[in-house]
Amino acid sequence: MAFTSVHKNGGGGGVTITPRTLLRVDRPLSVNSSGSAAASGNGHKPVVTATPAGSPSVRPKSASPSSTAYHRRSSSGSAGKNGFETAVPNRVRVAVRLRPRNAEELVSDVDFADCVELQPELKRLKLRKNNWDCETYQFDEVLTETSSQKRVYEVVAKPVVESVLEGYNGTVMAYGQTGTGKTFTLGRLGMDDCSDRGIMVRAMEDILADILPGEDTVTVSYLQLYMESVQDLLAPEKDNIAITEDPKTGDVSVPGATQVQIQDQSSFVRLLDVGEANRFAANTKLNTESSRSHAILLVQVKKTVRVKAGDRELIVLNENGTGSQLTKGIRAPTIRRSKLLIVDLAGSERVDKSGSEGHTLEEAKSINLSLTALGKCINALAENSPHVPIRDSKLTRMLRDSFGGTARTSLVVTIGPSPRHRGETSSTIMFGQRAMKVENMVKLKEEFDYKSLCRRLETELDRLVAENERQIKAREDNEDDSARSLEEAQQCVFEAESKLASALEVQKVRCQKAVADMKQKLEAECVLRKKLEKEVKAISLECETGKEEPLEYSSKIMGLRLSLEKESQKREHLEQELRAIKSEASRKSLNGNLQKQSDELLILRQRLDDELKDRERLEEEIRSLKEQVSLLSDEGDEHTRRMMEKGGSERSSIGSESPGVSISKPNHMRDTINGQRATIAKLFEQVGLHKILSLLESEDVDVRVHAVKVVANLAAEEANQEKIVEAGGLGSLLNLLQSSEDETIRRVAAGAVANLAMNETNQELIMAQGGIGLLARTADDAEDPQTLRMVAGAIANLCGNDKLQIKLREEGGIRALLGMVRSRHPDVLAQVARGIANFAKCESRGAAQGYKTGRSLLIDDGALPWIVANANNDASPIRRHIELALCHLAQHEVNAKDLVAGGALWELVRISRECSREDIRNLAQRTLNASGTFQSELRRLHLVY
Ligand SMILES: Nc1ncnc2c1ncn2[C@@H]1O[C@H](COP(=O)(O)OP(=O)(O)OP(=O)(O)O)[C@@H](O)[C@H]1O
Repeated sequence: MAFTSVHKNGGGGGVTITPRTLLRVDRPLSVNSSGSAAASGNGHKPVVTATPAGSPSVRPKSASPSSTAYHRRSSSGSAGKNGFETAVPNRVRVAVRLRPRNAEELVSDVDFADCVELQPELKRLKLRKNNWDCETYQFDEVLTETSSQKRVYEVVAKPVVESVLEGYNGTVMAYGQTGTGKTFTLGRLGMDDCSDRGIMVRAMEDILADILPGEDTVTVSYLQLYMESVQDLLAPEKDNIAITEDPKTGDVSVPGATQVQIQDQSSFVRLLDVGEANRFAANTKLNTESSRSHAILLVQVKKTVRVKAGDRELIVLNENGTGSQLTKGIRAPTIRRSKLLIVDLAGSERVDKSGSEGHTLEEAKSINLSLTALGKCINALAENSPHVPIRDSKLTRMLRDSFGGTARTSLVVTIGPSPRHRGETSSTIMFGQRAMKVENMVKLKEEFDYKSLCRRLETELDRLVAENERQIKAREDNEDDSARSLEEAQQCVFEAESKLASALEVQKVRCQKAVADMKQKLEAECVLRKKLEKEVKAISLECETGKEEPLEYSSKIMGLRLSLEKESQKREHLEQELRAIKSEASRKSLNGNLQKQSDELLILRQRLDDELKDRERLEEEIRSLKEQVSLLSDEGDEHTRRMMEKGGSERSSIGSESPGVSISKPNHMRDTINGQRATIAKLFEQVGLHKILSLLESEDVDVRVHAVKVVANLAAEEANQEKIVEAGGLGSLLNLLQSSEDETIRRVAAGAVANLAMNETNQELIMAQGGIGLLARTADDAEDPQTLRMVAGAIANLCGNDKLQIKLREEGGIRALLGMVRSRHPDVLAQVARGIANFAKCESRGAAQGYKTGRSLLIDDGALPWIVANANNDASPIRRHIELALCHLAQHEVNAKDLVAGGALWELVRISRECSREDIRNLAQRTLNASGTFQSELRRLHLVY
């Protein structure tokens, strides 16, 4: 009978599988023959260490373990829970499971007892050799024919599954004669009856229940080893897949196998169904669906270790053992990559019993060879043989980690009850017995999750960068806010300061106004007081002239004077207080003194009211006095006015050639003036010159006007002139010329200076004090003919001084004099003509005495044309002065040519013939006769003189 290999479940399922290749790196320990673990891996891979404070870290493996006393050791089993890394011995656990009699056995072996007797409580198995002899074997678990699938799972596989979930590799393997229930134990899907579910399905249930979806992963590969070829049960087209071993770690992997990530139990069951369908099976005498391949379910679990509060904190160490600044404080992620192998071995069989032949025979031989190889390895491991023939078959290579490796391994050996197969059963039992002697060095498959750490660090870095950017932005926003707030605050301060400044300014203006008002009132009071004083003085003067009743007024005036002095004292006191207020206001801040100043102002106002009342009283008295002396006062004023308008000098005359204002007065006026002068002379004596002169500097312009008039009248008297000059009157008059804005004052002052200038000594003083310059400036500025008349009169007087000729001319006296002819007023022109005549007379005198040699300065300054033009002026005062001047100029031969050229010769001839004054007419005749130039010219003109 030929055996044909068929797919065990009759073809592929309908599950679509997406192949996914996952890269896996871990660090297994190789197991030497003595069962001690040796560290594997290169010297650069990090290992997990722990700090004394309980913070595990990863250090380079090249560093000496002794370099730190805290080298973390991998935990395994109970040792793993103690936190030690060192692999610890863990014997292969072996359970024996007895399959119940099948239908055939029930029939054929009905008269025979089972070849085995199980003592599950004692975990013993008795193998009957015959009816009287048996051998007893101890197992880790003895599972009777009635043991449920659940029970089998819990005692065989569950501890291994739990170990896998803790990070250890695990292997659950079934070994036994064909048809004894290996596939039943491992691969039963239990689709119809859940209680039938085998170890594969139950293991996955527990794994899926334990992992954290989305974080942990479970992937499955399903392979079969058939005829020394690794095939992918999930992708049957993948054949002869290579088995690779990490040369450093010895870890076995099948990178070409399909890996499917399991999300749920049902998909896994469908996956198993697909794989099972792809498994080679054959119908043998012993098993209608005998597996002809070793099926290997590879479940890879990747779990992230969830660090609980208080657990050690991992820090990544650099090559030099120092922690990275970036990673300090970050809990290093640890992942555990473990794998679970569930191996459903093909059944061992005796070819003769199984009836295998042909290809099936070849399959059987291959199966037996691989199982034999496995047995040899287990024997070697069990006997601590120095050589373990792992490479004798692919099965042993695949199971390298399961026996003598780092995995926790649980083996279930399945046996049948039939005495006909005692030999195979015994062989199976012995296989299990030897396997129980194999010690693995289980090792925690925990590793540092670089990728995860990198991701976490990147995430942390991103978070820190984002946080940094957020903080920078927040800081910038804060700075903007701060700047805005500062700006707003500054604006508020500025507005507040502006308001305060405005308020202070308002208060200040009010205060200043109040002070100004007060000052104005005080000044007004002062003016009134001075007027009163002046009137009192006038009254006093009038009274003392004897024109009215002196005694009656004297007493009143005395009273008034006393009152005035009293008022003066009050005013002085008020002014002092006002100054004090101003000083106080400027010294202290205005704000703090407003109230005080207001109070002081109230007091001042009160005093001012008192002053006003006193003033009203005084005014009432003065009005009364005025009524009584009005006639006298009016007359006195009129006299003064007339006197000033007439120049104040009556005694000057052209004929006398004396310097003075040449205005003649009628006799009756002369008498009146003389009377006034007498009166003024008395006032002069009684009041005192100094007091009168002091009034020239009075702040009251009216007082100054009256005072300068009085001084001018006094100066008209030769007897007073010296006293006036000695008392500083000349200086005061010149000051008025210089500084006074009032035309009247300047006019009268010029008249006074003119009167003083009648005296030769005074003339020199006037020149010495810059008087000619002041007079010239006054002449330039003035338009009033009377002012010009006074100024011209003063200069004319100065022109009569022989010693002052040069200086007067140099300081612009002649030009000023000639400039005033613009007025065309006869009074002015008369004074100009008088000045020219005086000047010419002095020059003539100088020429006669020999100290004047040059041409006339009058001619030099351009006076000749005007002289010639006005020599025959209709106004006799002008005409006479000019005629006289021409005569004096003509007396000096050096002027003759200019006179001739200027047309003066004809005027001289006319004067010599027509002048009404005989003395002038004679002078002209003498001059014409004496001058050769004139004579020559007359001859040239055929004029006989
Ligand atoms: N414990 C058991 N209870 C009931 N039936 C069982 C038990 N064990 C095995 N059987 C049955 O025995 C038969 C053979 O079992 P199974 O195929 O699992 O044997 P096997 O060891 O896998 O054989 P092979 O090595 O040839 O594949 C099956 O029909 C199975 O249902």
